[in-house]
Amino acid sequence: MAAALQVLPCLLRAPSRPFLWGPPVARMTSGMALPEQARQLFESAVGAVQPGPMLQRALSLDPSGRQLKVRDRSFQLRENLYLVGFGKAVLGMAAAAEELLGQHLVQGVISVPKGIRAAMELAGKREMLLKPHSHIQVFEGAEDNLPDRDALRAALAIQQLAEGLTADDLLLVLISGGGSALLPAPIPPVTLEEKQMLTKLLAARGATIQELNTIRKALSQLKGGGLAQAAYPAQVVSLILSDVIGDPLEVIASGPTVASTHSVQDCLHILNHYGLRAALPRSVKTVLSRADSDPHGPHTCGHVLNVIIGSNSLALAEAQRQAEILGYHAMVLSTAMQGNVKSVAQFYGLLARVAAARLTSSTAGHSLEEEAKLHELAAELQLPDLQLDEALETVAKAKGPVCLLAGGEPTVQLQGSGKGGRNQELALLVGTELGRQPLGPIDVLFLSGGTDGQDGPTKVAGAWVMSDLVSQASAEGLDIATFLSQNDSYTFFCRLQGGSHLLHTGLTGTNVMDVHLLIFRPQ
Ligand SMILES: Nc1ncnc2c1ncn2[C@@H]1O[C@H](COP(=O)(O)OP(=O)(O)OP(=O)(O)O)[C@@H](O)[C@H]1O
Ligand SMILES: O=C(O)[C@H](O)CO
Repeated sequence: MAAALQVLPCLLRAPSRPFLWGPPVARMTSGMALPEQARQLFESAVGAVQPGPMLQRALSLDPSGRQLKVRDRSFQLRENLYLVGFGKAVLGMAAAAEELLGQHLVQGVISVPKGIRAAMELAGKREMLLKPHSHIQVFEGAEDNLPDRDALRAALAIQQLAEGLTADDLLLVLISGGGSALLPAPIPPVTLEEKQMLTKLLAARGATIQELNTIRKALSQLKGGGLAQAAYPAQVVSLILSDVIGDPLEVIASGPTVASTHSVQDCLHILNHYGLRAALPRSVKTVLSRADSDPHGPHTCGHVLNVIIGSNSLALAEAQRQAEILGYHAMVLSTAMQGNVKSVAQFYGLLARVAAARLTSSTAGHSLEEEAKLHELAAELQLPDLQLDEALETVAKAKGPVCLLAGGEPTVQLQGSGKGGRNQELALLVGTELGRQPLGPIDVLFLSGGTDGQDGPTKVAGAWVMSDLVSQASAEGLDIATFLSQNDSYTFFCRLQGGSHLLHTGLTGTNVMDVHLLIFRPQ
């Protein structure tokens, strides 16, 4: 990915004025432009959650080569090991598993995003590719993260493999985010198209991933414990790379090896809330009306070991470490950023104003009311692990460059028919907030990027902005409000300064939600 993350020469700025700074600045990479550093930090976050190393930490063979060790559990190997997988990070996970398991692996099937093998080859990431005569069959599908015919074929092959297993067999299940779209197996009479449409409508109306996956589970043969049930009586070990806040097993990729605890009432409540109940296809109503009498009940998952092997916090920890090496006072604000992008952007905008004032020890552009409003907004967003007071304290004490990091997945309520993603829309909204009032003698940058490298149905991971965004846009005749009203953030950033604010990573082969960086560097 390093090669793909380029910095355009036009972005290079004059080095920051050293006399304002204490010791950390002496360590700062001299002359490195702020956007370049931000990209580097994003790249380090993504680099820390590459699937291979995470899988290798969770899985090993004992010295005799006869036992598979998963954390503190052991499983007998005797030509009985099978593998299935689905998700954006699963190709690399499968490659690492194949390397480790060698001839023990009898057969495997994985469902991975369209184009992922070509992207990995292009990026020279050979460690993410399977061997030439692999026992693992690969299906590529779910372009733009929507379930399609190719993903359906993959799901059927996975189901077939699982259903053919016996009590002597061991099934290794590799799961990562994006797994829901890559494992569609609608319960008849629901069709793939109906499921696709419902998922799209829910997402467009701002449904959370918990809500979305509650519905997906109710309509799927393999989600919500269905895959575990299909594999029974084989033993099942699931290795899961989390892309959901709090790492809830039943939500990640819609919990195919976790018993579903949701009832049909939960589904109806969600469908009501988003105004979709009245227009439900007859097939969906039929399946929902049967749902409670046929749950993939808790008793069906006793043969399963579910293990989380990595998450967003690993990515943030590495970016924090790198920021410190670059000379920043760095801290993780939250690993659970969620809520509507508009509120999240308002939060970051206010935080930037309050922090900038504390950093420059000025009161310009910042009032006690703003600080109170910031706390109010934080409370409204209900971020369980938010370190707001600690962050403000860090900023007040820093007297130098500060990098605040966060992870999570805000939601967008689509109104227009433009092209964009939640990261680009968030960056655009934060850029607007940063332009509301002068922030004093300080450079402020906000970056938002999806660690999978694909923000919504676009080919970029996200975007970065600074406090001069609004003036830059108007100098180029771009009306931000118009782009926002159309959810057209991608088009906006393509046009702004020749697209130089976009994060081009290509598919990264991993997926642990989004990374946000809010960076302050006094001039
Ligand atoms: N034009 C747009 N502007 C802003 N956001 C959009 C736009 N089009 C789609 N989105 C948002 O993109 C989201 C889907 O993004 P993406 O495909 O990156 O999914 P994801 O959540 O990262 O996937 P997964 O979690 O399954 O890996 C949806 O929630 C949708 O609201
Ligand atoms: O696939 C999914 O359901 C989402 O990425 C959450 O894991």
